Amino acid sequence: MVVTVTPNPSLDRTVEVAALVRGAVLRADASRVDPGGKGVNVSRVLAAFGHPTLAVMPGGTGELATLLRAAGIQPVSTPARGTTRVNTALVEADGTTTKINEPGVELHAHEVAALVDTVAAHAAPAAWVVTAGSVPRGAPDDLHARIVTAARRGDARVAVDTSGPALAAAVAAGPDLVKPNVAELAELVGHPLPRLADVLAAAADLRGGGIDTVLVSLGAAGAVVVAPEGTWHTASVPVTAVRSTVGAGDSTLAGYLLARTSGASPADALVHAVACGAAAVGLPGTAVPGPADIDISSVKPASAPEESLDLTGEAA
Ligand SMILES: Nc1ncnc2c1ncn2[C@@H]1O[C@H](COP(=O)(O)OP(=O)(O)OP(=O)(O)O)[C@@H](O)[C@H]1O
Ligand SMILES: O=P(O)(O)OC[C@@]1(O)O[C@H](CO)[C@@H](O)[C@@H]1O
Repeated sequence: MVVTVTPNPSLDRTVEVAALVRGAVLRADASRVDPGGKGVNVSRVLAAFGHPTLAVMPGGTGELATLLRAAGIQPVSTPARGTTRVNTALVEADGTTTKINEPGVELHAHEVAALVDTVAAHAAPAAWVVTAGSVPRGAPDDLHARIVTAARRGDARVAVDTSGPALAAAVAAGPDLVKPNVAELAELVGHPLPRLADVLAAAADLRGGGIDTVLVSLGAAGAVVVAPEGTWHTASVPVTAVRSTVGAGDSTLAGYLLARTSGASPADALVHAVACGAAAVGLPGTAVPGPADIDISSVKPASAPEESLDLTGEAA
């Protein structure tokens, strides 16, 4: 079982327009609403694969709870006042996405404590606890770090996917796995990471600081995993029509954990992770992939990283 924690859940509204024009009245070609928030999305992928999961979040009642139950996920709601935020993605015909994330409900100290205590109460039977996404207003920067510590009271391993000061604090709490993208990792280490060699050096530093596994998603360039067993890179599958990259990183993390909890090696889990991430970008809005959406055979086997790989999109 995997417990996910989403301190700042959302309803994700996706609106498709031919092209975005500032200041104009636009007619949408299509729109949809998905349950959202990074931990929630991890639970959604797990549920789609039939893997047991609990999704812990402040609030998470009303429409969000209805959508989660429809996806086979039992939300575990902790006290919060106010309605779930709506995050809006404006997707143009060429796949360009403009995202506007609302701040979400403000948490008071006792609501923060209730969230952390609820994680502690549910962590014991879990193989993994995943804590992910932004820190809501009112909560401290070390919220994910507190959740890491709370989850550790059981036997669960803990994965973190967040950014900025919250990621720095969480890293100091020593989770078992972190899943930054390149920009998040660069912010954490305080300098740009233009080549794969730079990403590997930063990941190795994190491992040296006590984190077992560093899984870095590289957008269209795939992902790398730096684990005790070794270091591997897998390129992503070329996606002819990118429909929405929203939730691709969450699908990557879920794909990795699904494979690892089934006994796969880190190298094989990386291939499954990339297959899930690539499938997510071909799906609309914050739709997440299930087994029917992924094609493992289209992903190249994991291999030793080519350190000179340019991650800036510019010619070497
Ligand atoms: N343009 C693309 N083409 C093919 N695959 C892609 C593309 N963008 C992303 N992916 C796939 O999705 C995975 C995750 O992408 P990315 O590194 O952008 O995650 P992220 O920044 O954490 O995303 P998010 O925060 O939106 O969930 C990649 O490892 C890759 O497999
Ligand atoms: O505002 P945060 O918490 O950083 O990110 C929230 C969010 O953008 O992340 C998910 C995609 O990863 C979406 O479902 C959701 O809207």
